[in-house]
Amino acid sequence: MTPASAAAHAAPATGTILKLDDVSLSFGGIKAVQGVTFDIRPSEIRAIIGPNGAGKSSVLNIINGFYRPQRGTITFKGRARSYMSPYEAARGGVARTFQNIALFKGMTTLDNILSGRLLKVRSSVFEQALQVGRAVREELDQRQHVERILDFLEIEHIRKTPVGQLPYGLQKRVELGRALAMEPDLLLLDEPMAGMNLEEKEDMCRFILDVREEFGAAIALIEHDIGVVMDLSDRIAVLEYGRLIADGAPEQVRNDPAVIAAYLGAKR
Ligand SMILES: Nc1ncnc2c1ncn2[C@@H]1O[C@H](COP(=O)(O)OP(=O)(O)OP(=O)(O)O)[C@@H](O)[C@H]1O
Repeated sequence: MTPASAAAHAAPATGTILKLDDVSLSFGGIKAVQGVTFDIRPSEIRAIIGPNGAGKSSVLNIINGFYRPQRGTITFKGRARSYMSPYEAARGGVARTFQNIALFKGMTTLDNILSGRLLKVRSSVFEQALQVGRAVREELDQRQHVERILDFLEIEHIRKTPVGQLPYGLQKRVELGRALAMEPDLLLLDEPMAGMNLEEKEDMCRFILDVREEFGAAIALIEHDIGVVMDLSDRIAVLEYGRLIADGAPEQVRNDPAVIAAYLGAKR
């Protein structure tokens, strides 16, 4: 992130970049999220865990504006609202990857990552078509950002490869690259390691830690691999049937009787 854009995205000095207060979301009779209150601090790695159907993806979908909760408050960078639209979230610096990879499979790695920069384009279509002034500077700027991401994620060698031809682990990495192209302050990762082998998981762990170091983004991630979650996270929120049943540092959550019961229950 450039110093200028970092300043534009700067989180308030309140100690939280995002807070959900008593947020609830239902689909007909299904209570997906029930009175959840939790926060995310700047540059923190925050895991959200829980058994299948616990409401984890719904919480991410509320944060990036895909779902509109029926109750509660979302405070992002100091501004409280009952709903954050996808546009507001993206403009404000929330980026997201998905459980099932959502890339343009026929497009190259480079073009997929460039697509993450669309919101950053200021020049008009005419300026771009004529390749004048602002459009030329912008194009250079976009390319520089993308080059930095390709280098950071060690995927320069596949820049020209259509992503549909890449192995799964690399597709996940390209998806992370596209999210990083948005210069996020808050990065939402929905099962970033699902379906990966051990080596790919280790790589992804390293990249997640490096994203925080190099880009300064807060990261909220959903992950089923508890070992990975314990190693990576600063704090862990645990959901069960849409409710927050525990929240705290890994060692605190690991020994929480409600969490142990939820997981044993899930395995029964
Ligand atoms: N768009 C939707 N329409 C109807 N029900 C939904 C919708 N999205 C989620 N749900 C329901 O809300 C509940 C919570 O789902 P959610 O996907 O948030 O859980 P999850 O913890 O992410 O689960 P998983 O680990 O299996 O991905 C589930 O009962 C799910 O079926």
